Amino acid sequence: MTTPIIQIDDLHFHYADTPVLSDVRLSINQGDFIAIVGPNGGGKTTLLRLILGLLKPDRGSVRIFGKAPGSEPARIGYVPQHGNLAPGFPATAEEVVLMGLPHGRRHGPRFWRNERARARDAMRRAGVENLAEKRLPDLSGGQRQRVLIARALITRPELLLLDEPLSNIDPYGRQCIVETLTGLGRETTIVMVSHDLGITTNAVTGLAAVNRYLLYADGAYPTQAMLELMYGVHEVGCPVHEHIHNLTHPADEDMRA
Ligand SMILES: Nc1ncnc2c1ncn2[C@@H]1O[C@H](COP(=O)(O)OP(=O)(O)OP(=O)(O)O)[C@@H](O)[C@H]1O
Repeated sequence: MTTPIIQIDDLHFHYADTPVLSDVRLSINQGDFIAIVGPNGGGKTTLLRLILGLLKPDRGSVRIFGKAPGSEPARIGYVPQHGNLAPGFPATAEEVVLMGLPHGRRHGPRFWRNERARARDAMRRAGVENLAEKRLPDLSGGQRQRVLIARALITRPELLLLDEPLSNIDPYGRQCIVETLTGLGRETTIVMVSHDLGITTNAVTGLAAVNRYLLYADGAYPTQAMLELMYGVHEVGCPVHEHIHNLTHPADEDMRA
């Protein structure tokens, strides 16, 4: 049996006196493209930070590649929420992508050539190779986001974590980003926090709804229990319910129990 890329068991986490995540379980396998969805403040970013090892669980366990989080940083790419560069930062796209390399590498012309080749490869995979010389302030929001994805891809990570990469991007830009991600292929496992369920429908292999608790479903459509977890009880008979009312997941039974 292959080791899951991410295995989370019985995870509990709180900040000060605010419980944020309770009894969270999730297993993600190689090649999965998982969207983490849920309301503001539901705990999505906190969950990514636990996966990255930036936070420690109160209880339960998180294993990444079968090891403790933080053990294999080079195998993980991370695109943080809102990027961590001001849109006016006067660097070129290529310079931003090079920032994704680990610090402390040796310098010299040969290393510089190799590193630039890696940056070009990451930009090609993110579909922004033609923007290498452009400065960040001269790019659209969607192009900037794909440059940040290229920065995360420069180490050729096996696991790519993205926090809201589609927010504040127009529909065409969102479509380009989703196509960029699906184009990475099965060797890159993707976990993406997203508010936008519609645009990811053809891409994701599974949905994790997070609002303190987590419910998972294969495919792109949330179950009724997931909708209730995220947004409370919804009006019966709305079209989305009619579409999904026959879908069930073992976790639904847990929620009803
Ligand atoms: N550093 C912190 N200290 C204390 N509380 C925090 C901290 N970071 C987040 N929180 C709280 O934890 C809860 C979950 O926050 P989190 O950012 O994980 O939610 P989210 O689902 O990512 O929200 P959003 O969709 O708005 O980004 C919220 O109530 C938030 O106010």
